[in-house]
Amino acid sequence: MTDRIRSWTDTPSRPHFTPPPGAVDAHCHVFGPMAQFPFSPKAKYLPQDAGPEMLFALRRHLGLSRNVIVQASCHGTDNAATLHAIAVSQGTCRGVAVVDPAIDDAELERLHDGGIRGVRFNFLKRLVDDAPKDRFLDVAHRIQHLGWHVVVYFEADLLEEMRAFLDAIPTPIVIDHMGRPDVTQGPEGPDMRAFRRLLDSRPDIWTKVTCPDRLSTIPGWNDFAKAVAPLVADYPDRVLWGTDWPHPNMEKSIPDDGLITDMIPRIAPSTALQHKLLVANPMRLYWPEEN
Ligand SMILES: O=C(O)c1cc(C(=O)O)oc(=O)c1
Repeated sequence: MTDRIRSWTDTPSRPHFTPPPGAVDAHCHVFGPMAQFPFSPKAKYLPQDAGPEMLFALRRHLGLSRNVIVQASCHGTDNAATLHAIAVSQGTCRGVAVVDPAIDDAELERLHDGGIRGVRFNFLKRLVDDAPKDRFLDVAHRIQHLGWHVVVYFEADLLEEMRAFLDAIPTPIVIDHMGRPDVTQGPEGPDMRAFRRLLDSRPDIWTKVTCPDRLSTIPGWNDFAKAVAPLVADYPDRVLWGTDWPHPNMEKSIPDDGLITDMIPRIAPSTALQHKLLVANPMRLYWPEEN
């Protein structure tokens, strides 16, 4: 690997939208700092440092209160950077880990004590070398007693193939970025219809209505807003929102976090929906003891 890449801006615009008190950014990452937390030898990208202080500065700028830090693929199965960010957050962060399926129960307990509340299974070939479904299922059974959930990242063309695996997961499931539908097809397009069938198949599948910058094909992201708003309206208790900062792999088209935050009222137009999306739902999943 050559130069370390930068996929975020230091000067995001200030959003017009004011998030409600206690709003959670339920999908973001930290990168390094590398000197303290080296990247995985298997990492598919080598980013510049984007540690917790930068994340907290962005959070203040956007008017958000808490973060759920999702272990980024560049850190492999060593969750030290994520745990560090949670540890210095004074209770304002929780996390989702990526684990080696051979992990033992004592290590899972240690992750729980460090603020981890879920494991992520990543099926994107450009991000990971392998995704062993049988071993992932074993992990899913072993985290059940901790009250954790499973976060799954896959692309729309894999959805049908994923169904048997998802059906067998015994914990709640959160789908990253809606399984990356083609939003240009619109809210009634085949990708969104297939995704709704998945959500309808069991009541404990949640999704992150995230990443207009990744999924939209047009400036202004109208296709994303149009395709996603009906999903938020129809599944208001099972949706989560996040910035996706520091936007892994988006170095060629760095998104503005202010504009990402301004997508919220476009997909969740009422204050009631905004409160569910930003406060009630993520709190139920990540800080259940406060409910
Ligand atoms: O689409 C991506 O490139 C991407 C990568 C990662 C990661 O590297 O963990 O996480 C995401 O949520 C999205």
